[in-house]
Amino acid sequence: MMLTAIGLMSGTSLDGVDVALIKTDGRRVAALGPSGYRPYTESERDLLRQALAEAAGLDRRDARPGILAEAERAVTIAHAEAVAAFTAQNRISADAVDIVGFHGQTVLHRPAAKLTVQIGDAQALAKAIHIPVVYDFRAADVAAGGQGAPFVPVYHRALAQSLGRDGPIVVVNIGGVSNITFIDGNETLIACDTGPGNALLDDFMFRTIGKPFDCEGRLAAQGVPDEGWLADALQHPFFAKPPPKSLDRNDFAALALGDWSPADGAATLTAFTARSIAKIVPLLPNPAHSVVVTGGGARNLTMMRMLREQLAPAQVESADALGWSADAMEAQAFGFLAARGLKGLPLSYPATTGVAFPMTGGLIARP
Ligand SMILES: Nc1ncnc2c1ncn2[C@@H]1O[C@H](COP(=O)(O)OP(=O)(O)OP(=O)(O)O)[C@@H](O)[C@H]1O
Ligand SMILES: CC(=O)N[C@H]1[C@@H]2OC[C@@H](O2)[C@@H](O)[C@@H]1O[C@H](C)C(=O)O
Repeated sequence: MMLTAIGLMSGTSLDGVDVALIKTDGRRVAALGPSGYRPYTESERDLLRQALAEAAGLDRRDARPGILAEAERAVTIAHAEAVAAFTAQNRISADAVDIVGFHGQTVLHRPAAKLTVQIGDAQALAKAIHIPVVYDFRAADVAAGGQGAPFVPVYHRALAQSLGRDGPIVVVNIGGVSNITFIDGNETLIACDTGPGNALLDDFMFRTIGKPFDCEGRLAAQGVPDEGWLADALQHPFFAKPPPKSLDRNDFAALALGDWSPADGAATLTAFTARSIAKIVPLLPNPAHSVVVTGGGARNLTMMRMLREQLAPAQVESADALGWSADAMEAQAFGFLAARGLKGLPLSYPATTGVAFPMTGGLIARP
């Protein structure tokens, strides 16, 4: 049975809540509906940054010490507002939506310690929006010894199957952290995080010129990458590890940066993301025929240029060019995953998160 699902994603970039409608039975995408976005206010973003710092000391996924309780309330309210605005704008009644997929906000990801923490109160959200909510997508995978991320690969596969293109296809998602899905036409999915996405660059932009991100990569386009720094940084042992593997948003935050001008710093950190994505290529079974770039990084034209240089001769296109939505893809994915969760279909696989066998997951909160 086809379900009408709303997916909600608040990613590691801490920029806001993405919302998207999808009709799916959890295997096939029957239709993609409208999408929306509810940005975090400056003070919410600030609260989330503090929550991330506070979460570094967590040893249980349900503990909410200090500022985390307040941050969780803010995340829940922002998501409830996002759904209310989205349904009102698109004239969708709560009764017409079967399920909501609520990722929450990751504040800590330490799979080696069997810990991944997403804040957001699903029960309170379900009551506020009057729709059942599937949540805690990553918990079962991590408890079973998996990486708990990435989770969008099953959705990438469903989209790629409808393209009817020659494989292999690699989907690159450049959010706060970057991840890839390798799809070669058969059922085997390979996926992993590849390294930094926009988070290091965003943090650098914020610290140096007070801007949240490098719009269209314009600042990076004016700078020169620091080759010496890049050569060192790319020696980080994470890049040589074969998939599956995953990262916390702040795993690279402790890297000592150079004494760069804003433009050179932006160019260097953009190149760091593009080159670390290219480092995964020799670790995949075959070279990709086409590479589809999604996530906010697809809007960074300097990032796209660098990726094309790094990944040639593969054809590198943005998701939007294929009629997919770079902005809405993760929210759609969590709508799709909610439908899979409800139907007891696997969310993750040995070659996506390293679990021993395909894993189902997600809990349900009813209004
Ligand atoms: N017009 C733009 N030009 C350049 N960069 C952009 C633009 N729009 C968004 N971005 C970048 O994309 C980021 C947001 O990306 P996205 O929404 O994919 O992140 P996310 O949902 O937090 O992702 P994830 O959960 O995958 O880490 C912004 O923080 C910014 O760095
Ligand atoms: C733990 C966590 O929230 N990880 C995010 C993060 O942002 C990108 C990358 O790191 C990916 O592993 C994941 O998000 C996407 C949506 C995923 O699970 O596929």
